[in-house]
Amino acid sequence: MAIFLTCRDKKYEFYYQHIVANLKAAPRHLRHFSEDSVMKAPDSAATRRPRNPDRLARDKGRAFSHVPVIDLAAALGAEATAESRQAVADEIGKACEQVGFFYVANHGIADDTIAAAWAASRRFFALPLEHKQEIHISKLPNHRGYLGIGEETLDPYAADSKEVFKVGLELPADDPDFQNGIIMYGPNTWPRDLPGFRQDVYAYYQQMFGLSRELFRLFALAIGIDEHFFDDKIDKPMAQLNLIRYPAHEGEPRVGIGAHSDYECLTLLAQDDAGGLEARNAKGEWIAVPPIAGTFVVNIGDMMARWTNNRFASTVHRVFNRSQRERYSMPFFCGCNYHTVVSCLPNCSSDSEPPHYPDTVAGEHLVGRLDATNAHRQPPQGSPR
Ligand SMILES: O=C(O)CCC(=O)C(=O)O
Ligand SMILES: [Fe+2]
Repeated sequence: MAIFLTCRDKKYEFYYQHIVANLKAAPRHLRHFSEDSVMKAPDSAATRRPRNPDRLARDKGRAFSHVPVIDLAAALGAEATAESRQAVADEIGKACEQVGFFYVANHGIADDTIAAAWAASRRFFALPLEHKQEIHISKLPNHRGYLGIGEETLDPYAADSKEVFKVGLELPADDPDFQNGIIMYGPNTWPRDLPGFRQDVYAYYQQMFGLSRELFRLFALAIGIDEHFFDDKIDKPMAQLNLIRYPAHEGEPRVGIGAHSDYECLTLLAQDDAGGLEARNAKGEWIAVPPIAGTFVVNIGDMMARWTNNRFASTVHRVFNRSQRERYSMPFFCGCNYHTVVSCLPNCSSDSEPPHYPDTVAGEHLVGRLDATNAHRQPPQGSPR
């Protein structure tokens, strides 16, 4: 722990102190909300602007009315050629520019791997609360583990009604970045007494990362830069898999996850058949992103919007669980390496569209966003912020 704290960034001094305080007195600091204590939020609450500095010019002109399905067979299959890959990349580019969301079909991830991850998620959330709290996120220095209902608030006007288990890139405790206090790296924490859970969940994580790497290559082709431009910028990715459970609510639907855009480069989402995911278009309309069997939903995150100077859209979305039963989902958020400097890419600026964002160290930006939205990373009441 001492080594972990030696080289910390001054900017986050306060948070490190807070994390240390949490580690010393974790049970006292845990905030738990029962499934019914989460406030019912009127629909309008989830349509107000989220507190996100990345919003800038992002919503301009994207009046989409549906989310396209893109078949990856011609890009990833055995028959793929340079021409067929470029054609798929162009379709992806169009979806990223006009919607910021698309589905991928024929993605090559085995059904068994996906089914095993779903089963693992259900087994985990069925554990008693005390058991899940043993691996609460506040007990680790590096943003992994369990987060209870109401502890993450993506829209400041309505607490999320969901519980989450977070898994990151598995790195040893002597990883130099982890030793230097970079919270996106280091070892994961795993629940006890769930045989096979770790293997099934991490196998899924690795498959999601493999598919993300392919998507980054297609993004590069779509942008018109070297296909391998991103390869060495995602070889130690700030990538997290969230297993999420949204409880069932009778009567009026509640905000499952408030209106937000994702922070990383891309998100690869598996959702069960309950529905409730919605993406907001430029007119402010919420467009359903319903489950489609055999596909994943892909959406662009803020970091890619920055990289492409908003050419790719990081579209605001939310979940309202209207199904009256519980809902499960598994988003995989793929960011680039912590130390990557994200700077406006070629073909993404012009005289009329000069770079909107200063060059940014990807990890500093991402950690800043996590600090703003996670209860366990908030300063205690009355502290300077
Ligand atoms: O559960 C879902 O369908 C979406 C989750 C999501 O948007 C997120 O975790 O950022
Ligand atoms: Fe999201």
